Amino acid sequence: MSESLEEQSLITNDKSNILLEAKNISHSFDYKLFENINLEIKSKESISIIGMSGSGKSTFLNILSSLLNPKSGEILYNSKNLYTLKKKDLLNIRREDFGIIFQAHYLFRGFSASDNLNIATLLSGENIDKDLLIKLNIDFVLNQSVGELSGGQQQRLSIARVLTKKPKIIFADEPTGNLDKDTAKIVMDTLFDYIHNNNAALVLVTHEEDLAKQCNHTYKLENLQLKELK
Ligand SMILES: Nc1ncnc2c1ncn2[C@@H]1O[C@H](COP(=O)(O)OP(=O)(O)OP(=O)(O)O)[C@@H](O)[C@H]1O
Repeated sequence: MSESLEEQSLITNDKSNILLEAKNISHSFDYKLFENINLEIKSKESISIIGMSGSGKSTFLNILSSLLNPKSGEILYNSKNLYTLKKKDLLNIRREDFGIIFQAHYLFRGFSASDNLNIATLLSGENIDKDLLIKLNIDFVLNQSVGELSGGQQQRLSIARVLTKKPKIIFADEPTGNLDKDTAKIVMDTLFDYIHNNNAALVLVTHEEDLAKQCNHTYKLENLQLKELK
């Protein structure tokens, strides 16, 4: 059944399911990276950010994911301004609601793969999802220590750990960077399935335009601005 124009506009303007909102974000290091950027991310939605090396994609992701206070502007999570929250409240959001998948995996290296996953289950109260590990093809490395795993296995273990935590938003910086094409597809399908099944959202930074275009919205960071590619 087709929706009337009025219904369509109500859906488009519906702000009730906005999880994260960037308002007038500007940042610079040695040079200006971006200026007055606005962005909304809704639950069940995936967005991707592409742009030239050095354009500031990772910096913007750090700002969105509570890790870097921007020079100006606000990041609202469930309408709360992240950077004016009490430190304890910010840490709770980061620990419980945000799933951060960065190139450095932040795994506990002296520990086994299963120890690393058990830490996430303590936070979520969930059990380790065996099917997820099988899907990511790391179910057989559980007893090995992190240092013995290949770069790609560590990457998938860190993704499994993040998903085990059951985050509301996943921030992923080049999550398939170390992986062959088939494994990269498995990882992306896993992330898309996760957000769909858990009413979560995904913010993806990538160099790969084909991958970026699999998201609901694709943005390019260029000339200090974030422009949606249609
Ligand atoms: N903590 C920092 N201190 C100073 N300069 C920084 C810092 N973090 C990033 N930069 C600089 O900001 C610029 C943008 O870096 P950023 O990593 O955000 O770009 P990017 O678009 O993600 O690049 P790439 O695609 O190569 O990963 C770079 O010139 C980088 O050197």
